[in-house]
Amino acid sequence: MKDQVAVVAIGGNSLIKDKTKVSVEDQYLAAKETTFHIADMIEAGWNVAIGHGNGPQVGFILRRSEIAHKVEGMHEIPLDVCGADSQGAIGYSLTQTLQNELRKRGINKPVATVISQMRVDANDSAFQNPSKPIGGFMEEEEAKKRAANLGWQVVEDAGRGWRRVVASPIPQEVLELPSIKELIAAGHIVVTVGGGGIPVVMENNEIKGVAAVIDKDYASSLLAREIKADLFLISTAVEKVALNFGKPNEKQIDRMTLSEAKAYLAEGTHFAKGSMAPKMQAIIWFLEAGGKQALITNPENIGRALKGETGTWIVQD
Ligand SMILES: Nc1ncnc2c1ncn2[C@@H]1O[C@H](COP(=O)(O)OP(=O)(O)O)[C@@H](O)[C@H]1O
Ligand SMILES: NC(=O)OP(=O)(O)O
Repeated sequence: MKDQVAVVAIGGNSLIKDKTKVSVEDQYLAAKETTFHIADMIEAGWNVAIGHGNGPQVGFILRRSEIAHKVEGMHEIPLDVCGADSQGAIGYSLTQTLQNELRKRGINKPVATVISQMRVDANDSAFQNPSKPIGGFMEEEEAKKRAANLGWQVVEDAGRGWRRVVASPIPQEVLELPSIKELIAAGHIVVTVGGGGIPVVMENNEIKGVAAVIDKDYASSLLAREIKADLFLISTAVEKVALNFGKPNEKQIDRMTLSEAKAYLAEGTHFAKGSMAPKMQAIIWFLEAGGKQALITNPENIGRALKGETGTWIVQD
């Protein structure tokens, strides 16, 4: 099974284990646990490009900048630069933990993070309708207070609490794609399109950062389409996707076809908006562009799922 390439998308929330007491050490341990399972894939012969989220992390960076500005008058950090910071820090921990794990196993594969910009459409309606949750979770009362006092836009995030939201335009083009392709073709493990890529627009033929956070599943799907990946794997907190999620008649699914996935998504009741729905949409785009297969499962079940023992597989009709 040589030369098969998988794009693996890792959720930003899954890189924070303890949601009540966030620390750098905790995030490092979460990265270590995730890359341990990615090392299993590499050991089994997969070439891997890793995309990751940054929702919580980019929100923390932005908030630190706002507080430092308020308390000490320090310069504020624009959201695109916060995104770049998060790519660097998360890329650092994913790269280092994977390098350590591969070394331990005697696997000689280079790993590198490619800081990447994602072109978006300056006229994307998402700029008028912020929808991407960032930072930590709040009680409703606190969220509404911050909305009133600080001008935040806030939403209830998939039953998990309230969060601040920012614009999340659709990714159009990975600007560093030629370099990423070269590295993958040369057998490097690449961490890229972190946090969905740093959002940029073209203005008078110049690249310019914009205030947004791109959905990493959409961005990883675009990368998977561009490099014609053999597998698009979304690693998240659930072993399998369910129909009627959270309802008494919930049913976990082992396998669905592209047509079934589209029909279930269109029904609007199975996959929660802002969590599973964008993942299914990202997979639908991948399969519609000719991708063979996609898989959703949690990090600890990646190995078993690749053997066909668990996870939810989404395949061509
Ligand atoms: N139909 C569904 N089947 C399984 N999980 C679902 C479904 N709908 C919503 N979810 C929720 O979506 C979550 C994954 O979304 P999210 O936490 O946003 O992902 P990540 O941060 O890993 O990208 C799961 O942990 C689960 O709580
Ligand atoms: N950028 C992004 O999609 O982050 P999350 O995975 O944390 O939502």
